[in-house]
Amino acid sequence: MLKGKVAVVSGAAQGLGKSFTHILLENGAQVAMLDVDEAGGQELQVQLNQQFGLERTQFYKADVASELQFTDVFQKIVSKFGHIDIFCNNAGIVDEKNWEKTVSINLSGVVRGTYLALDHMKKQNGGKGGIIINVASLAGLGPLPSAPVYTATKFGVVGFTRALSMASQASGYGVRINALCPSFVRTSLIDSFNQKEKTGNFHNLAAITQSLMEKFPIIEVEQVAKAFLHLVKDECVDGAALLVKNTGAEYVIFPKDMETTPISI
Ligand SMILES: NC(=O)C1=CN([C@@H]2O[C@H](COP(=O)(O)OP(=O)(O)OC[C@H]3O[C@@H](n4cnc5c(N)ncnc54)[C@H](O)[C@@H]3O)[C@@H](O)[C@H]2O)C=CC1
Ligand SMILES: CCCCCC(=O)/C=C/C=C\C=C\C=C\[C@@H](O)[C@@H](O)CCCC(=O)O
Repeated sequence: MLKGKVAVVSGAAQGLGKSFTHILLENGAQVAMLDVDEAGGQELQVQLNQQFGLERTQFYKADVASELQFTDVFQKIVSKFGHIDIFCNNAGIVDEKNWEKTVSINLSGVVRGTYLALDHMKKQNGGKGGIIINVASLAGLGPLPSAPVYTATKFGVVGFTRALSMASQASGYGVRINALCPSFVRTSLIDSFNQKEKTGNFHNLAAITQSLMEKFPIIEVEQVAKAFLHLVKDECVDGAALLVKNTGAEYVIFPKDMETTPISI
């Protein structure tokens, strides 16, 4: 049970963020939902208040790409709930045309959110410790050719998570940091692969994405939410990447030594 725990989920108005919010509420936590979609977030808050009671959820409008908005909303959340125990950097987009926006949201937004959460949670600052979950992707472990910048941001999220987890352990922060790496999930995001305005130069590679979807069949948000909850609850897991596919969830084993082929120079 997560009774008494306070969670923050970015990109919570729909898709995976909505399902993470739901499973956290089902398990007793209070949830601050953050999203740029004000109408969707407000509507979800009304629905969740009816289902779980008032004061369990609060929606905040903020763009994770904006230092000002994210910091401001973070302070508001701490003022309302008193503390934060669980922080999920979930907001993400696919936009290969406007690739700088993709980097700002998918990578800089995750770094920003993680540092805000870490500063608040770490024991050195009087915090109680906690857990940060960064939503990466299977595309953060192996390339998605139709979306190279998206792939780069997700590799970045996995690398950032692993390095920061080691830094947190070495510094005694008491904060666990893990990455969640789903394969294709049934949300509106996967429609991007078919939209020229999202895939830009690589629209011609839609068939490759289609064949990857056959290799990694689309899964439902509820399955990813169960894996998310596992990461929240398992206090032994730190610095992990949890892959979620149609066949189940599995921790990625990163090689200690790189496999290389020597060349003569
Ligand atoms: N759907 C999929 O196949 C997979 C998704 N993911 C990742 O899961 C995360 C969630 O994606 P989905 O739920 O599928 O997408 P979605 O498009 O259904 O939901 C994303 C949510 O993030 C919000 N958002 C977008 N930009 C934002 C910003 N700048 N600030 C705050 N909120 C913002 C949107 O308004 C939306 O509510 C993303 O990081 C995505 O990369 C990872 C692997 C697979
Ligand atoms: C354009 C739509 C993006 C949808 C969001 C998303 O993040 C989806 C990612 C889904 C799958 C990516 C797969 C990439 C796989 C390959 O690089 C493969 O080599 C990985 C091998 C891993 C394995 O065999 O288990």
